[in-house]
Amino acid sequence: MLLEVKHVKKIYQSGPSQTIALRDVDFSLDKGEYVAIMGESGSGKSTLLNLLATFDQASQGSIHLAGQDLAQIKADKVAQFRRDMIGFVFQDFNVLDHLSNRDNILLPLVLNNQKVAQMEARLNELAPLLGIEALLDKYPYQVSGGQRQRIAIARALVAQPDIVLADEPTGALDSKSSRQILDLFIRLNEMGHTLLMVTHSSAAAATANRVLFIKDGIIFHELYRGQATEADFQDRINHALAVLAK
Ligand SMILES: Nc1ncnc2c1ncn2[C@@H]1O[C@H](COP(=O)(O)OP(=O)(O)OP(=O)(O)O)[C@@H](O)[C@H]1O
Repeated sequence: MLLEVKHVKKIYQSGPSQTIALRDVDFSLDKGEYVAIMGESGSGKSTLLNLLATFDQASQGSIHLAGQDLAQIKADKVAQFRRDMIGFVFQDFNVLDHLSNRDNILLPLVLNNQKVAQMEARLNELAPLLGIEALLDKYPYQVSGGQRQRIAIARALVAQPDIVLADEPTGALDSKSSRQILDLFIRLNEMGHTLLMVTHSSAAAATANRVLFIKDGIIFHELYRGQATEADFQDRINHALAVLAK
């Protein structure tokens, strides 16, 4: 078991008012899975992702990643744990415009004090896989949104994390670029990467092997793709979303 989320509750307290963002979230993920999380706005998806990402702590319950209880990581070790274990892909790419695409990708390794030769070797593995060889010397503002997302995915993978967390990775892309990113996710998963993606898009979720549906802070439904085609799985997801909206 790579990720184990047990009875997680998250309460935001601001002054006298409380918001229960997560009531009782319980699920686990094995290494090599590709899972999508869907739910309406305000259902708690970002809150959950923030907890998994070690950006915030659960109010109750526990989260273990690769056997490590996230609540037990010392404050001065959290950033290093995050860099080692987790890759992030965001809707708005979060790349730094004043760094070249190459330097954006290598940033996590620079922070880890890796040797230049090792960094170049890693880049040479990733660039052809992501189709970004010709983009490395350019800057993020000189490439398209879809290309920028591929740079961000390279950065997420460069330190060989145990899990990649993606928050609406196709949310800012047109349909063609979205499809390319989703095909890339499928490929990365086939290569053994563990992916957890939050998305509003049933087309995106249908590329995963399992979909968790979150509503009012609990996971109330789960679909496995099994042997279904992507199109059939998307139909099942849309049906579940329609039921969820009632
Ligand atoms: N920092 C915060 N302080 C107080 N309440 C918060 C905070 N962040 C989120 N919430 C509340 O917690 C609940 C869950 O929010 P969350 O952002 O996790 O939902 P979401 O499913 O990610 O929504 P969206 O799809 O719109 O991003 C909402 O009621 C939200 O208003």
